[in-house]
Amino acid sequence: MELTVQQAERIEGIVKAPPSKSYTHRAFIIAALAEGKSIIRDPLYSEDTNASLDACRAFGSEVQVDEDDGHCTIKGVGGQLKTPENVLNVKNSGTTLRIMTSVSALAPGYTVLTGDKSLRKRPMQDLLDSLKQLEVSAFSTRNNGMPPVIVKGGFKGGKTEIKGNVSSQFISSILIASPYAENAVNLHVKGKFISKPYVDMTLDIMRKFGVQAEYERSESSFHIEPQSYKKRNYTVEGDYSSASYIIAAAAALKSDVTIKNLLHDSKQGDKLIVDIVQDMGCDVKVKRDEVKISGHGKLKGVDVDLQNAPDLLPTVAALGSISHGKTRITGVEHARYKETDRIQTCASELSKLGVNVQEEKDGLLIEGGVHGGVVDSHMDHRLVMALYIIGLKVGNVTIKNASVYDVSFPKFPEIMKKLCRQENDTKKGY
Ligand SMILES: O=C(O)C1=C[C@@H](OP(=O)(O)O)[C@@H](O)[C@H](O)C1
Ligand SMILES: C=C(OP(=O)(O)O)C(=O)O
Repeated sequence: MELTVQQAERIEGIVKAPPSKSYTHRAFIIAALAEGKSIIRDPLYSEDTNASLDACRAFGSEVQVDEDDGHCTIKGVGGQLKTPENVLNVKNSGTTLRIMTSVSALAPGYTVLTGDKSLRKRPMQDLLDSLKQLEVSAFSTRNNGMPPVIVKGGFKGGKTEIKGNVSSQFISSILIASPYAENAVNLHVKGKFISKPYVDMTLDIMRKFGVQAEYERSESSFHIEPQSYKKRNYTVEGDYSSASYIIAAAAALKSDVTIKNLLHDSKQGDKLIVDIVQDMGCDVKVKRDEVKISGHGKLKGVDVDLQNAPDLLPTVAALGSISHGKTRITGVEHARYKETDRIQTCASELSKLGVNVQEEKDGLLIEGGVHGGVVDSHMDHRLVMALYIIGLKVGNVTIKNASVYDVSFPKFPEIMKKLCRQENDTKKGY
């Protein structure tokens, strides 16, 4: 699918942020491990989170989606997982792949995990090595540390270490499966620890499902005793990463937009987007569970470290392109290991729109100034949504391979169309 985005004059209205992708994955998987029936309210149904739900079914959980309000009832297996009958194809979802790799060690027999072309390039070796120290036998079939991955059932536990500079999902993965290891698990994260808020989210939801996990923050060490998750009624909060596109559009244009369902005290690192657009000169008011943006359409470049919020890279790169002056994004080398090498794909697509952009090892240097043109998402959902924002600002941006927003934010075009006001309001959004 190809999408041409036209200029919008204003953006205004009240919307509810879509549910958090990260919390939805975790809620589905932890409820599937718990004993008894959990109810997950307001979960995200998207390509990625559906991959987690399918994997939960494959391990023997019973899943029912309510047709009226969409809540999900999951009858968990109480730590007694079934061996999947087939290879688990988790499509484009890195979170599912990583978390389910450790979970697979709780099922007897062998589990094979794979995914689409992009997923088969996502690094796994550090996780496989760390699991080995816990006497889990897991390896890449291609011997390059990438999927397909084979995991043999059996999770002894003990002491393990892992590097913290590639993906926090490795750490979340070990933590989530650890309560069902035969012995206690001690996990130490070595060196730079990126994307830390995602691990805080993991601990947060593990504790809400009744598990005790110790975290010695200053030492980057975790300790989990054998125990089990309890069934729960759990409501998924709104997603700051998805909301970042609405916030960015509102900051880029004249606007009056209220986004509900965004918690002020959220553990999500991507709530940094609020500070970023404020630094760029946009007026934002934050309440307990909503964010209100009053944009005047003029932004200035900023310096920003995205170590803890890598998924904001495309959004901030788009904002930098439509701002006056320079934007420098640092700390985010790990964005190279996502659906695409996002440092490289952002640089290549922005330069097609006339942006003066320089690729750095751990980020981007952007000089504001952009025009319309034809770009490609490289099948990366976050690139589609970020490039769309530029289209709303400058008009005539055609995005190839645009349908992949379904991976994280299926209602993205619908919500943007609802909010955007064109000059004569005949064409909305695109
Ligand atoms: O645990 C999670 O839910 C996620 C962790 C982050 O990955 P890294 O830890 O690999 O940076 C993030 O980019 C991804 O979209 C979701
Ligand atoms: C990197 C992402 O997700 P995942 O790692 O789950 O594929 C993302 O949503 O931007």
